[in-house]
Amino acid sequence: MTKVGVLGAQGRMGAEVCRAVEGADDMELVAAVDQGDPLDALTAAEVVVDFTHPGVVMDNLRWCVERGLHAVVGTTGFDPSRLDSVRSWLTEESSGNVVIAPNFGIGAVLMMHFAQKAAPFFESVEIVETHHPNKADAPSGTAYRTAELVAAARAEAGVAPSPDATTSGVEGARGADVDGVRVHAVRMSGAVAHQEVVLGGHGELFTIRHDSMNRESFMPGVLLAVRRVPELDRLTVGIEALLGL
Ligand SMILES: NC(=O)C1=CN([C@@H]2O[C@H](COP(=O)(O)OP(=O)(O)OC[C@H]3O[C@@H](n4cnc5c(N)ncnc54)[C@H](O)[C@@H]3O)[C@@H](O)[C@H]2O)C=CC1
Ligand SMILES: O=C(O)C1=N[C@H](C(=O)O)C[C@H](O)C1
Repeated sequence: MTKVGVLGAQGRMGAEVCRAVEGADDMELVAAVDQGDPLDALTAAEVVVDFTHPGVVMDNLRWCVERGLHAVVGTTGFDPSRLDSVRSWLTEESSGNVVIAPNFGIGAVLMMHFAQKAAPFFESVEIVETHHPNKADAPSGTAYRTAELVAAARAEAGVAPSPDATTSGVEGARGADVDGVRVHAVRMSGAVAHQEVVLGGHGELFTIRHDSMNRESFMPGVLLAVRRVPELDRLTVGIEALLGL
């Protein structure tokens, strides 16, 4: 039985993780911690799952690493400099391993993978993500990571930047620029988590779309990461490797 602790246990995702862990035959929920609770209860765990807030996740993660606990992190906000900081903490033999994934949905991971594969074949690529209006960060971690992967694939293939003749307009109309890829964030009542990667070439548009209809959809990926994190090597970003991609 893997002993699991959950940080952010009263949140939308954290509560779902608690239910999923309690329903798994090979796991035991030993700590459910939320804002204001002492973290000490987590020392009973082998693996800590964090779904909290981009503003607090670094402190949480450092606390776990310093105690040799493995961590599975779904909280967003991990740019390259944050990932470098985490790598620098994981140098001690006594450190636990860490999985940080902007999205644990199997379909979402495949969407990112297919977007990365398709990106060099089209002149233009932009990303449109739609989320519930309670989301704190924009663009979403998934959109940010998709843009990074797409940009890296295009750079490696020597593809020119997406054409864009815009010289005037209202600020924000063209979205955010993530590594040269335009990302548009929609916040919409009724939405959960949705993303389209739109690619355009000569006389054709290719759209890769993923929809998360509920938060249960993320649980197979979270449980997979909890099972595998002890055997991984320090920091793993995304669950692509765990799925054999
Ligand atoms: N990787 C993935 O597959 C997914 C990632 N997310 C991300 O997970 C994060 C949380 O999302 P939601 O559950 O929707 O948010 P939420 O706001 O419903 O839940 C966050 C919880 O964390 C708690 N919290 C805040 N600071 C804390 C602290 N210092 N210690 C312990 N608990 C603390 C809050 O009280 C709240 O209960 C966001 O960054 C979101 O983007 C969300 C869905 C899927
Ligand atoms: O906040 C959410 O809800 C989600 N957050 C993650 C993100 O920012 O990509 C994953 C999913 O999109 C749901």
